[in-house]
Amino acid sequence: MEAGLALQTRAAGFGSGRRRGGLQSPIGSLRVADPAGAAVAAGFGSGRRRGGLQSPIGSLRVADPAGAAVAVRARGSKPVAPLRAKKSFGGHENLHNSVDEALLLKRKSEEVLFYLNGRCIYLVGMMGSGKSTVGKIMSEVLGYSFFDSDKLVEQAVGMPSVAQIFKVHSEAFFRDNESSVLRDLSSMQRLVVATGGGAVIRPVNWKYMKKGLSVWLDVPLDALARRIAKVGTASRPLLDQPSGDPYTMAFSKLSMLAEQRGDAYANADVRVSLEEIASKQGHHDVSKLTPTDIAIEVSLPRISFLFLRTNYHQTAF
Ligand SMILES: Nc1ncnc2c1ncn2[C@@H]1O[C@H](COP(=O)(O)OP(=O)(O)OP(=O)(O)O)[C@@H](O)[C@H]1O
Ligand SMILES: O=C(O)C1=C[C@@H](O)[C@@H](O)[C@H](O)C1
Repeated sequence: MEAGLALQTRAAGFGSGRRRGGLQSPIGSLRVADPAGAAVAAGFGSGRRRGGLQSPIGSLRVADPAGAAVAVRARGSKPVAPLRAKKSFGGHENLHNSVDEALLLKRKSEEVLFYLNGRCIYLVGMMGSGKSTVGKIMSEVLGYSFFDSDKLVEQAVGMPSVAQIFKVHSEAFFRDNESSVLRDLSSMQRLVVATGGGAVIRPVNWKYMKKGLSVWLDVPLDALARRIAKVGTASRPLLDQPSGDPYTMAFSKLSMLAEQRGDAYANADVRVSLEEIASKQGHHDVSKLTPTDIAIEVSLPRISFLFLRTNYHQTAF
């Protein structure tokens, strides 16, 4: 597998002026460069490093923490197109129920942008809670870059999957690298980060995530187990079992993890409860919620009021 990210600049249309040249993070591994236009390929993990200080896990190189938005996606992956259906979510053919819903999301996110003032959004939640799915939609409407911290760890370590990192090294090794990735990301701006499901268990990770807005996607365990059983557990080493019914196995492991993690997710600035959204919609069925329904909740202007207060507490929406 080729290590590296394909980076592409985009019109930001928001925030402070563009800086050319680029700054480097203390450790360097991700290079988001050239706000002026040219796409830049960055060395990440093993091989293909171009400049930048090297960290134990790779090199995060930040070109423009305060300036232009850049679209960053794994080489070869397709851009996210929020107005088009790519998958079926809980019976929905579309990510959005309607064009109106998509426009509502756009409007809400514009309001939130003002209050975010460049700060990153960190999505936290259990495996399968939709951090990547919702995060990509959020980044698209905000004009932010999207990162999946699990993928950054894979690239930094130079291995194709988290499962392999757990197997060849250890969970502790993965966690150390996860913390390094979060530390690096915390020096950047205008990112939506889908964090690993277990990132919440290390207090130091909260130190990094508190530089931005942390949002907990709180999804009932039953819904999580259904989603995970649908795609299989092979990519999720903490859930993978050699045998047994995938739903039952996923449910029992997730319940155990949820218990172990206790209130760790509740450290997030904002809790987005799918049960509460479904109940607001009057159907009480979280599987009917599209990722856009959830992204709208993340974008509610009420969230922005948090930034108007110096001391704020977690708010459930
Ligand atoms: N609102 C939704 N309704 C139904 N399925 C969903 C919804 N959001 C995400 N999914 C599906 O659930 C699965 C997990 O989603 P996703 O990868 O976004 O979660 P995640 O929190 O990033 O997971 P992980 O931390 O394990 O990487 C995917 O198969 C995705 O298509
Ligand atoms: O909940 C967890 O501990 C994990 C979640 C995934 O995102 C990966 O970070 C890894 O599989 C561990």
